[in-house]
Amino acid sequence: MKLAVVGTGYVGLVSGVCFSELGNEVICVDKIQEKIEMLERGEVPIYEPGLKELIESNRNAGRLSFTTDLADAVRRSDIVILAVGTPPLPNGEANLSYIKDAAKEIAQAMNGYKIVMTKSTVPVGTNEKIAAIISEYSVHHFDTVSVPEFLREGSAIKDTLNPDRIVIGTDSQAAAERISALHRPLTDQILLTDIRSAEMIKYASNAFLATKISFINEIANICEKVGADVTKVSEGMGFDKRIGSSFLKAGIGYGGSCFPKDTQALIQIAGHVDYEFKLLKSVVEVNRDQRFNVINKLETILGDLSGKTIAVWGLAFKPETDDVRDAPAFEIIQTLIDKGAHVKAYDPIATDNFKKLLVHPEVKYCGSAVEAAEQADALCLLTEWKEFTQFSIEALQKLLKRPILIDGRNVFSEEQLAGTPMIYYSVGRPGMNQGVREQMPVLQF
Ligand SMILES: NC(=O)C1=CN([C@@H]2O[C@H](COP(=O)(O)OP(=O)(O)OC[C@H]3O[C@@H](n4cnc5c(N)ncnc54)[C@H](O)[C@@H]3O)[C@@H](O)[C@H]2O)C=CC1
Ligand SMILES: O=C(O)[C@H]1O[C@H](OP(=O)(O)OP(=O)(O)OC[C@H]2O[C@@H](n3ccc(=O)[nH]c3=O)[C@H](O)[C@@H]2O)[C@H](O)[C@@H](O)[C@@H]1O
Repeated sequence: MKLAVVGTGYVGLVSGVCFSELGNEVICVDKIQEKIEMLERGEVPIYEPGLKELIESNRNAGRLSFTTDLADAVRRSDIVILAVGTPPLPNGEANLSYIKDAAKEIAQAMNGYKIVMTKSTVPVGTNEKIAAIISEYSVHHFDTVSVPEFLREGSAIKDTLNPDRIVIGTDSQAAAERISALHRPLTDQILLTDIRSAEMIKYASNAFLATKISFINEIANICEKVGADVTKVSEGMGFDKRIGSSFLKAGIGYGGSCFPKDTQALIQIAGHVDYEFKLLKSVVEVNRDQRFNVINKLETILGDLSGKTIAVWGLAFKPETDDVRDAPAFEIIQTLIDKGAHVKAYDPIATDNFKKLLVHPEVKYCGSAVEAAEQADALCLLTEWKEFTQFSIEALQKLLKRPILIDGRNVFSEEQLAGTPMIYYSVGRPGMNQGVREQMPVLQF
């Protein structure tokens, strides 16, 4: 099949490349000339494991190309995939201006029947708006299909080529068959549904995953007070197939370009139909507070942070990506600065992107984990990059001025800490200092 993908962010680029890998002819379009020029030179504007190689092999096979000419790409394709951004507006609602503009451009370029398939995450009713815009600007017949995207950054190619399910929302039987055929090489787990339900499935899925994270973070906070270990608690819960073991890792809360934005957007979607989504509002509130536990723990050990040097390992919102959108590290570092601390920060990949968000005289960006930790009063680990999780505690303790480690991702074990003088605070695992379990609190009934 011949596909045009509009928008070469994470979703557009990864899905375009993967559809090309399946043997389709794919033209990826972006209005940012610089991005397209990079891609044409064989460079990749985002860090995603395996993506560069896949782009190269598909370009060499002649199935994948890049352009800024949306109209030409649309004319040469049967299926047009919308993968532009839907960033949050200040009130939390999704900004649909990129979607609307792209729909109009697609309509104006149409030279015959097209299927317009939306992969962007859009509020319920948006695909109907897209159809209305296309009808206004084109005389040609078309069908709209909602195919929400479920890939994760850092494992985007694996997720796209091995999806748990494909959701196809449309009111056209012919389009449903065509889009099912496009996805069938990936999975048999295809759910055909109406457009509004497909749009809702995406928000409900992200909101549910965010709920799991905030739930386990609250359990972790209680574990700290009652002397239980949250990693054991989530392991014990996860064996129950009805609960499942994934997304039960306690930490500093979720970040990234999607959970924070999509939870807020769903609260707004509910609000527009006079429904207060109380549970999701709490999920967001818990997540907002969770990151500041790192600061509370630092203050418990060090007291006033003014004049102290705090090392930060990890700026990306998760490992294996250079994405820093809504990364908890931003607010944590900002708070450290506000409290008068000096910050030495390091990330293996995301530093350049983070610098676009925060340049401050009190923040020194370092070229290595060692440089960041050297002579710091304490170290905060905020992203579980492999490089950090493999670091020896003995070596780390020698680098730091004071052996204090706040592990926001629970990456070190009691065994690794055993016999070291490290003062260690993690999330929901009280009493791990020096690898020796401290006496548990006496519980009052
Ligand atoms: N980033 C992720 O991991 C996931 C994102 N999503 C959703 O997919 C959508 C896209 O997300 P990202 O890929 O992160 O977006 P992004 O914001 O990184 O990239 C969007 C791209 O679209 C381009 N664009 C905008 N209007 C255009 C137009 N008229 N013509 C050509 N190009 C245009 C922009 O220049 C930009 O390069 C969002 O709705 C997001 O919620 C869904 C699942 C995963
Ligand atoms: O809509 C989207 O854009 C995507 O959002 C998430 O993917 P992503 O944000 O790339 O990454 P996740 O692996 O889900 O992690 C999100 C955040 O949750 C945190 N997290 C995740 C899992 C966990 O157990 N605990 C936890 O704190 C991560 O550290 C990270 O900050 C979803 O997992 C994807 O299915 C979805 O397509």
